[in-house]
Amino acid sequence: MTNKDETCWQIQNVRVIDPFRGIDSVEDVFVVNGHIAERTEAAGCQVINARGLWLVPRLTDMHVHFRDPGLEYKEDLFSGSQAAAAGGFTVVCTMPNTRPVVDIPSLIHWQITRGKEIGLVHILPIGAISKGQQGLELADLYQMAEAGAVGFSDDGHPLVDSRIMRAALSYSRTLGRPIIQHAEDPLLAAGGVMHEGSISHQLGLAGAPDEAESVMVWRDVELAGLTGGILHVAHISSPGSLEALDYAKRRGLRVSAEVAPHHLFLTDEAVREWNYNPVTKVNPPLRPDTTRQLLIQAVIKGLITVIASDHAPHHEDEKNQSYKDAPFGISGLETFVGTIFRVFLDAGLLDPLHLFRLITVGPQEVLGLDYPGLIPGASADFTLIDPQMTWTVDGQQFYSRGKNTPLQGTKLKGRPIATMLEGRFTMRDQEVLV
Ligand SMILES: NC(=O)N[C@@H](CC(=O)O)C(=O)O
Ligand SMILES: [Zn+2]
Ligand SMILES: [Zn+2]
Repeated sequence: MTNKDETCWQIQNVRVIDPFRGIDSVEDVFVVNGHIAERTEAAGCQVINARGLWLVPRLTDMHVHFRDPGLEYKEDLFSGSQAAAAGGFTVVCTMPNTRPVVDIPSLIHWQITRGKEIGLVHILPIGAISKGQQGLELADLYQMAEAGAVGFSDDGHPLVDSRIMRAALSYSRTLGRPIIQHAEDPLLAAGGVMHEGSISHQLGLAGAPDEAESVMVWRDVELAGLTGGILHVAHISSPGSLEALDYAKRRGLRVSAEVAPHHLFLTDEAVREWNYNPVTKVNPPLRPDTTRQLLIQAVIKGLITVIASDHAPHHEDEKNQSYKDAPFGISGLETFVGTIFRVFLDAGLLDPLHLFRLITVGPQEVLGLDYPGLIPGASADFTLIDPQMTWTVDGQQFYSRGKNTPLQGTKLKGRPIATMLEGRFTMRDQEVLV
């Protein structure tokens, strides 16, 4: 290697936490020409002393909304990629509820190509299950898979029609890619803007019950049994859904679920505390503390194997409407790591290796990806994290166009301080490098 060449790095004395290989130890990591290298290959590298820092490969967020094409005023592939790099992620999966909906191979292809052109994060698109996400007719899943779709979802909406859901799950089995369901019975949830319970009653806001989610999860589990298909439950948030998931696992079905950081960290109390500010309005809604505890336990037990942000940026003018009229969603990429550290590490509920499984190996298994971990030849995709850094959330500082965060002003400990993608830093010292 040449000396000053930026294509060679030695990251010294870093705590390598590699869930892909189950390793947690202090080592030096070498990067040559975009790949992890053996020590011996690396002469004359740029050296980074990373004592006290953690290095984790391939942080993956399998549920983000980048709003591109069509709703770029909320977020586009560029600003979303910046938010991902700032948040420490090297892989994101984009949801297809754009305008137009991503339901044809050319749009999958376009998102991948544009993502590579930006070069800040691997963008793996999710295609729609139904044409236009209308729930009436199956989209061409096969062609979208050929174009690179890693899964299928009508997220933003539930797929209500049981016959179409059955067909989609049958396809998923053959294609080897999951059907990701936003589980919500639209009639039961109709009009609900927060969790139905004592707080919604006190505040006089229309609530949606837990069961609006769980009745559909139970149905989908039955359909996964019928078809042998691959079902992944998006943003799981209710006790009944956890029961259904547990039942599915005991039956040996190919069913998995993800939980969002906000459902692990916040409760419906936040709706009261924020005094009707729609910054807490999200779908599914923030739940009571008893449910939050159940979700945390489900993660610890290994029932839930993925944490995903459901990063849902919205424009300030939209979020500034009344609680009833504002759109659902939280901008979550840039607070993700700090939030799950608060929930699991500060409380001593999980060790780091286990926690990082949920944003590396967990999503990789659901999506059928094959990153091998930090072995020589693997793409140098990793994140350096300062586990001691304390910081205060300020949405106005986000790279995301969506400044909508109910964590505004919250103190977090632990922060990604550098992100490397294919051997190039995409973020260093909180600054995204384009
Ligand atoms: N989660 C949300 O509250 N909003 C998402 C839609 C979704 O994930 O269902 C969005 O697209 O804004
Ligand atoms: Zn959803
Ligand atoms: Zn979503």
